[in-house]
Amino acid sequence: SSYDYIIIGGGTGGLTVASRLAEDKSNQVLVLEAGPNAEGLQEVFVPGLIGTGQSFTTLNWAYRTAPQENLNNRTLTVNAGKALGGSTIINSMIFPRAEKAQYDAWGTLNNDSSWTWDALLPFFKKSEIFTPPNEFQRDNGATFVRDVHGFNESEGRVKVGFPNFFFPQSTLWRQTSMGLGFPASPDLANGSPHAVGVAPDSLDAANNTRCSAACAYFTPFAEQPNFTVLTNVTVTRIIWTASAQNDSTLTASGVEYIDSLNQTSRAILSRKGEVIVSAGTIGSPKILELSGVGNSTILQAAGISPALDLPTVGENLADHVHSWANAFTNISLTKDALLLNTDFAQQQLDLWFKNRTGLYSAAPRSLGIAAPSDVFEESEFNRLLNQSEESLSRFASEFSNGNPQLAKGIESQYRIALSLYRQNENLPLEMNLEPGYSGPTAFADRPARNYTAINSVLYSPLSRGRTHISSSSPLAAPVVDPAYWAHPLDVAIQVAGIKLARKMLQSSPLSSTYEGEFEPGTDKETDAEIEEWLRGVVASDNHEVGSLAMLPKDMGGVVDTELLVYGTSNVRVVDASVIPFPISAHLSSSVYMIGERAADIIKRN
Ligand SMILES: Cc1cc2nc3c(=O)[nH]c(=O)nc-3n(C[C@H](O)[C@H](O)[C@H](O)COP(=O)(O)OP(=O)(O)OC[C@H]3O[C@@H](n4cnc5c(N)ncnc54)[C@H](O)[C@@H]3O)c2cc1C
Repeated sequence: SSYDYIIIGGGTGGLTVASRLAEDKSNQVLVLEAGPNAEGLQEVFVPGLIGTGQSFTTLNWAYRTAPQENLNNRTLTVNAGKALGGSTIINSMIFPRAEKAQYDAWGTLNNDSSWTWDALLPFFKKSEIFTPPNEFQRDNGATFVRDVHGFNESEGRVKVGFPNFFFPQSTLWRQTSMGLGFPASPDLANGSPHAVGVAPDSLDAANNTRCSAACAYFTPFAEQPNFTVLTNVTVTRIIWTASAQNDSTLTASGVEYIDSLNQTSRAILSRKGEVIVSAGTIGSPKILELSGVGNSTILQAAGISPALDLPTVGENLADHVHSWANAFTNISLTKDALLLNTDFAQQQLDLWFKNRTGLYSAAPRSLGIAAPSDVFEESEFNRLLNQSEESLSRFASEFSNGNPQLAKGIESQYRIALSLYRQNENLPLEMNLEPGYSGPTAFADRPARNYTAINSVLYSPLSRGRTHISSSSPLAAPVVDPAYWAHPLDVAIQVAGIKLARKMLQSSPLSSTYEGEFEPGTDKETDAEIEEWLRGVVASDNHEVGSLAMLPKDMGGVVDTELLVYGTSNVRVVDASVIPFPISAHLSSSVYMIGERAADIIKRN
């Protein structure tokens, strides 16, 4: 049998586009996913068990980075889900959107108004079924703007809502942030996230369970005969038509994959068929490179015969960077309480199973998205921006791995980012309240106490790295080098983020709960001391983008605005890798939007 659409990777983008294409019953759609169906695991469906147990170990690619020269040569972990639903089975379910100006910048960079906030909002709305906050949730700070959400029960897919439990320190922190000048958010998904508020979650509010991409786009359609989903199979390469080597345009005829017994099989495309690569920002460039598409020098060094020289495959990689300030707190109702008292933890889990309440019913996220004016004195930020402008071409060239077209593309990204910064519209940091310890020190190595953490996440980094294969073996891990902190503006902003987190912990009313700082620690006073500490601890925020960027070809792009890989006739990319530069938001809602948009483009074609 042959398929009209073969989707590599049953994750966030992949299941979205696959499921929508299968709505046309004349299409035969095949999804090939490396991991299992994990929807039945309680670490997946219970909101408060995020980041625990099997879901976070065996169902995680846990990519390791190359030693990061700006971070004391540390090797960091970049998490990514390996199961049906992809990263949405292990993510924190926070479901905001980035700012309007950043989506508009995708359109500007690509000279295409169909990739702007106004044009994309219908696809954001189409992807979701939003449950407005109930009275209890509203009393705890949840707000929403009706116009920006989707409510269509038959069309929408991802269930979005608010949790059944709120930690008391979250409310205190939001009040503190407003006292420090943050506006109150009417809705963190409305395209103006410079504010503080309670973010919606990808959560089924009716029964308080996670709604992953599998819950949204697969489970309701699992029995549909034209929608075939194979789990525990790893795609090893795309197969090209025989004439491919001689043509100027490559055409895929199918894909090759291996199962858990290492047996190799092929899936064949129909004559009108397409391959859709949705293996994630690290996984998708790996598939293209294993298939001979990429920088010929890198491919040959890895033992792969080039089929198409597309030198920017795997380049332009960027990621958000996570840091923390932790204080001891006099509040006893924290996530630490679950670790400190296992009987209490069991009671709370029983409570969740009984009536969907208690600490495990929370995916707690009060977010404050900072503008430069919240973080810096104006003169200080202008000085940093002037320096960045003066060195713009130098860094763009340095990060482009010798590719002048990509240097041009990165330079254009920088010009937009810096100009938005000057207007206070690029949002450099997410601050969020964690009702418990969040940081680099293991449970056994820290004082057995209750903590309040302020996470501070670098949201608009200028550093760019790369990910490439170094072996022809499809099972070998790629070399992942996000080049964290390679740009000095990233360093300055992350240091400022810690100072803002500290200020929040010690400002009223949150200060009433403050019992002294644990990390970074009061001995880290100066910027240089904070920077030094951060170099030893910052982590990936698992929001990597850009490795197969949607950009014009002469700006180093890999896909066009129809998500088609340059130089191929029937291979598209539908996942976070096409996002050209890091945006100021958690990514899943934007990846669902890309999946919806991709299905629309393909159906129109
Ligand atoms: C720990 C963590 C926390 C996060 N928290 C949030 C959050 O709170 N809110 C938010 O919005 N976003 C969050 N994110 C980010 C967000 O979930 C991801 O950016 C987004 O889901 C990525 O979608 P994707 O389609 O690009 O890739 P994925 O959803 O990761 O899908 C890729 C899929 O391809 C499969 N695959 C890879 N290689 C192959 C192969 N060779 N053959 C077959 N299959 C393959 C993978 O197993 C996976 O299922 C988080 C991510 C992580 C990892």
